Order: sequence, then C-alpha cells, then structure tokens
Amino acid sequence: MSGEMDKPLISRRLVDSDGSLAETPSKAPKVGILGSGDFARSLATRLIGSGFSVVVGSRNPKRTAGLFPSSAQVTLREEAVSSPEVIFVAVFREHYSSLCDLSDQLAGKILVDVSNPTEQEHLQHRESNAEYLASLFPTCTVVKAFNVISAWTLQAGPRDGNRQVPICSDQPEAKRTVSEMVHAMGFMPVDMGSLASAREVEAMPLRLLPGWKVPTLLALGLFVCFYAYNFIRDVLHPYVQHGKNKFYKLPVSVVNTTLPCVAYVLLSLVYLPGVLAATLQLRRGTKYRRFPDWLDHWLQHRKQIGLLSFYCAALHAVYSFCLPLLRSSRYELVNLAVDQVANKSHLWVEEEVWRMEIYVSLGVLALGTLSLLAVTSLPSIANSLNWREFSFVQSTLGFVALVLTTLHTLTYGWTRAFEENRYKFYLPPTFTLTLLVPCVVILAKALFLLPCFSRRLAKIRRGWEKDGAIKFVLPTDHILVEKTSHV
Ligand SMILES: Cc1cc2nc3c(=O)[nH]c(=O)nc-3n(C[C@H](O)[C@H](O)[C@H](O)COP(=O)(O)OP(=O)(O)OC[C@H]3O[C@@H](n4cnc5c(N)ncnc54)[C@H](O)[C@@H]3O)c2cc1C
Ligand SMILES: NC(=O)C1=CN([C@@H]2O[C@H](COP(=O)(O)OP(=O)(O)OC[C@H]3O[C@@H](n4cnc5c(N)ncnc54)[C@H](OP(=O)(O)O)[C@@H]3O)[C@@H](O)[C@H]2O)C=CC1
Ligand code: HEM
Ligand SMILES: [Cu+2]
Ligand SMILES: [Fe+3]
Repeated sequence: MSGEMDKPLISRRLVDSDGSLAETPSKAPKVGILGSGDFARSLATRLIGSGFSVVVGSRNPKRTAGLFPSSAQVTLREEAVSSPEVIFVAVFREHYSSLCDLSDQLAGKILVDVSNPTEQEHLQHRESNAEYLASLFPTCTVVKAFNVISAWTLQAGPRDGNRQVPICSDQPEAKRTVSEMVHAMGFMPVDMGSLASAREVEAMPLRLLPGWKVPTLLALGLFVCFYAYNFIRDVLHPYVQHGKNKFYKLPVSVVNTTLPCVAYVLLSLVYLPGVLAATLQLRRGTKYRRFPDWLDHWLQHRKQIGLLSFYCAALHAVYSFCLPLLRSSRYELVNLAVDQVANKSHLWVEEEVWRMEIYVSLGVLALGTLSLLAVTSLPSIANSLNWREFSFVQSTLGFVALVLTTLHTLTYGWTRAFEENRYKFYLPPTFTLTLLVPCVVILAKALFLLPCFSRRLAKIRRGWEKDGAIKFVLPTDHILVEKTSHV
C-alpha cells in the first residue's frame, strides 16, 4: 500500500457546504473506524490519502495493526471511539450488539453505517441495518453511506467504477458532515433523504440490471424458437428426407440464420409499442388517459430491446463476414468448380450477383444506422444532444434502419417465398416469418403519415380532446404518474 494511495486526493482541504473548496484547519480531522476487516482497511487507506487522520478500534489491535497503513492508529475499541466525532461502523449487522458496551462513549456522535445485507437478510428484516443501528444507539446520529462502494473501489480510488455515494440520515447537519467527507474522498454524495430511505439504499447493491431482465428473456426466447425452427428446416429435414448429414451447420450456419431473425424481430418490437400507443390515442381522442400497464412497461423497455437487437445484428454481421472463411464453404466452392470444369460451363447468374450485391449493401447500411442509435444511447453523448436531435436519431433514423433491414431481408429472400422446394416439412423459409411484425409497423407508420391521421394525432398530442374543451384530469394514482411514458 504505497505510492499512489499515500498521496492525498484533495490534500488538506475540505469541501465547503456551498461546494467550493475551503482550507481546513492545519490539524487533520480525526475519523474513527470500528472493525478491522477488508472494508475498514480500504476505508482507512482512502481516508488517510484524503487528508484525514484515522483511528481504528479493534477487539484485537495487536493482531490487526500490521494490516493498516502506518499512519493509522490501531487501538482497542473503547479508546478509538473517545475523540473522533464521526465513527464508521465497519462490522456486520449481527455484531452491532457487541458495540453496546461502548454506548456511553458514543453518545452524541455520528455513526456511519456502511453495511450491506445479503439478499436473504434483506428479505428477512423489515428494518434496515441503519435503522437497527439507530435503535441500538438512540443517543447517536446514524448516517447511511458508502454501502454501494466496494472495498476494492475504495482502494483503487474513484477513477474507475461508480462514483456516486447515496447518503441518508434524519439529521441534516450530520448528513452534511459525511457528504463533505465523501466529497473530499473523491466521490459524489447523492442525498437520499431521511433514514427511512436506508432500506432502499441497502437494496441498491442487490440489484442486477433490473431493466434488462424481460428484454433479455425475450431475446433468448426468440433465439431458442428460431434456432429450433432453423434446425428442423436446415438440418433435420435433409437428414430425415434425404439421409444427408448437415450437422456441421449447427455452430455457424444455423446461428447465422437465427441471429438476424432475432435482431430484426426485436427491432420491430422497439417501434411497435409507439404505433400501438398512437392507435390508442387516436381511438380515445385524448392523451390524458393512462396506457394499459403492459404497454407502459413495453414503452419503458424499448432502449434495452433496441440495444439487444443491435447486439444480435452486430454478431450477425461478423458471422456473415466469416462465411467465406469456413472450410465447408471452400469445399462447396471447389466442388462447384470441378463440376463446371467437367461440364465446361461458365457460371455467372446475373440476377444472383445483383441480388447479393444489393442485400449485403443494404445490410451494411442498416447496421451503420443502428450504430448511430447505439452510440447516442450512451449517456455522455445523449447529454450533448437536445431533445429534438435525440428524437431524430432514435425515432426517425431508427425507423430508417427498420426499413433498410426490411429491404435487406426482402432482397435476400427474393422469390424464395414462392418456390415450392423451399418449404421443408411444409415450413416456409425463416425470413418470411420475420417479415410479419416489421411490415405491420411500417404500414401503420405510413398510415399515420396520411394528413387525416397525422393532423388529428398532432392535435391530440398538443392537448386537444375529442369531447371539446381541454381538460387536465389528474390520474387517481399519483405515485404512478412519474413512471408513466408519454409518446
Ligand atoms: C440501438 C438502439 C438504441 C436505442 N437507445 C435508446 C435510448 O438510449 N433511449 C431510448 O429512449 N430509446 C432507445 N432506443 C429505442 C427507440 O429508438 C426509441 O424508443 C425511439 O424513440 C422509439 O421511436 P418511436 O418513434 O417508436 O417512438 P416515440 O419517439 O416515442 O414516438 C412515437 C410517435 O409519436 C410521435 N411523437 C412523439 N412525441 C410527440 C409529440 N410530443 N408531438 C407529436 N408527435 C410526437 C413520433 O414522431 C412518433 O411517430 C434504442 C433503439 C435501438 C435500436
Ligand atoms: N467488503 C466490501 O467490499 C464491503 C463491505 N461493506 C460492509 O462493511 C462491513 C464490514 O465488511 P468487511 O470489512 O468486508 O468484513 P470483515 O469480515 O472483513 O470484517 C468485519 C470486522 O468485524 C469485526 N468482527 C468480526 N466478528 C465480530 C464479532 N463477533 N463481534 C464484534 N466484531 C466482530 C472484526 O473486527 P475486529 O476483529 O477488529 O474487532 C472484523 O474485522 C459489513 O457490514 C459489510 O456489509 C460494505 C460495502 C462493501
Ligand atoms: C454488415 C451488415 C450485414 C451483413 C454483411 C449482412 C449479411 C447477410 C447475409 C450474408 C445474409 C444471408 C445469410 C445466410 O446465407 O443464411 C443475411 C440475411 C439476413 N440478414 Fe443480414 N447482414 C447485415 C446486417 C443486417 C442487419 C442490421 C439486420 C437486422 C437488424 C439483418 C437481418 C437479416 C435477416 C433477417 C436475414 C435473413 C435471415 C434468414 O432468414 O436466413 N442483417 N444478411
Ligand atoms: Cu418489463
Ligand atoms: Fe421493469
């Protein structure tokens, strides 16, 4: 623990309440830590690096002292808590009660609860760890902070990973003191209100990409269905009907027929809810009524569905570039050449050449357009665009990508939908199935461009209502209002 870590991040300075940097008194403020585990060690190192002086309270200071930076004072718990005003409690919830012996010395001080419950603990206790700590020490002020920062991030400094530290407490003054410390350590304090929010703050590290669950399951479901369908058509059918072994197609060929279908269907599912919402608004003649829950949810998950579509499309492009490299395709090419030499024929089907040149070009253009959408969905880029620019890329260019993909698929499919020998076990070629939803979306969008519809829709979206005067009806369910999507 040398070098970088010893250098103060914001040396001997503290952040003033108004956010400006102010000189601290020449004596470094003293901070206490109870516990000598992984978190306590990282915290002590970071605090010292940020210009604080640290005193650690351990049940066994002799054993643990060697693990801390030399400038940290490691001592018995009773001794450690006597002078600092702010004391971090870096022990697990089940050991909080062991601190009760110290309650006299702790009276009037600020206790910072950094603990994280396990998922099971979180479900088991209705009361958050911080509130439990507050109930054990009624004479102290408890502040919840730092639980979302891992010991590792504390060690490595705030350059990588999450910089935000949610803070809550019932005492604004204590919250401000801890916020200033968070700031001085190079992190961003985020005020989460009173200690009643502690349960929510403690749930944060338990989350694993919640907005992605349904879209990911949807993509996986589509993948499995299309893969099975393509397997039956491209592998099982030749095997059963003609005794041909085409199992070599499983890793690349079948995957590369499946991925683009998933990408295409997902892309159309990004634009379908907007069409459904517009249809509902047209039918109801007002925008002041909530959409049904399923539609609302769907509208809110479009970003994730779109990014998954982009991911599958990008994989499809890479797989497609690899096709000529495959041994199977080289053998087929050589066999074809041998056949031609034997028959002295010259193979150049003009229509096939044009078809492929066009569909590959359209595919590349579609992927290029989708990349723009993906890039603008990065928060740093989205923040630099105004609302109109963002909606132009997301709504207009996204729709252009859907049209380009449809043309790509149509030129790829060409007349195959009408050739009888393309129907394996009476199953139509895969691309015909994927065209259904996108074509509905494109037709509906075209329909909404007709003056009669577009004018009415524009009026409705400006607040006009079918029944005459503009009415502003507050939804009965106030809590849900903020989460409601508006199209
Ligand atoms: C790769 C990729 C990345 C994506 N990233 C994001 C992302 O970062 N964030 C995100 O939200 N979505 C993202 N999406 C999803 C999608 O692009 C957006 O949700 C997009 O805005 C949907 O467009 P839409 O036209 O269907 O719907 P909307 O833009 O919701 O509009 C629906 C219709 O209503 C019209 N309309 C909307 N508001 C008004 C109004 N006030 N007055 C008049 N008419 C109106 C529009 O012109 C449109 O015809 C992404 C998609 C993809 C493929
Ligand atoms: N590790 C991490 O990345 C993060 C940890 N946290 C939280 O920090 C707290 C500490 O975690 P961590 O440092 O990883 O855990 P450790 O197990 O490494 O350390 C816990 C400390 O608690 C003390 N302790 C252990 N048993 C008892 C006991 N029976 N009675 C009293 N004190 C005891 C010990 O200190 P001593 O022997 O000196 O008394 C020990 O060093 C937890 O609440 C955790 O949720 C929060 C965010 C991230
Ligand atoms: C660099 C970009 C792209 C290239 C080079 C490309 C190339 C190809 C190729 C070679 C095929 C034929 C695959 C086969 O022989 O089985 C194909 C089919 C297809 N592609 Fe693309 N593509 C691109 C982008 C896209 C994008 C962005 C989408 C959709 C979002 C897409 C959707 C499809 C679909 C649906 C099919 C038909 C699959 C089938 O039913 O067999 N492609 N593409
Ligand atoms: Cu959902
Ligand atoms: Fe959700």
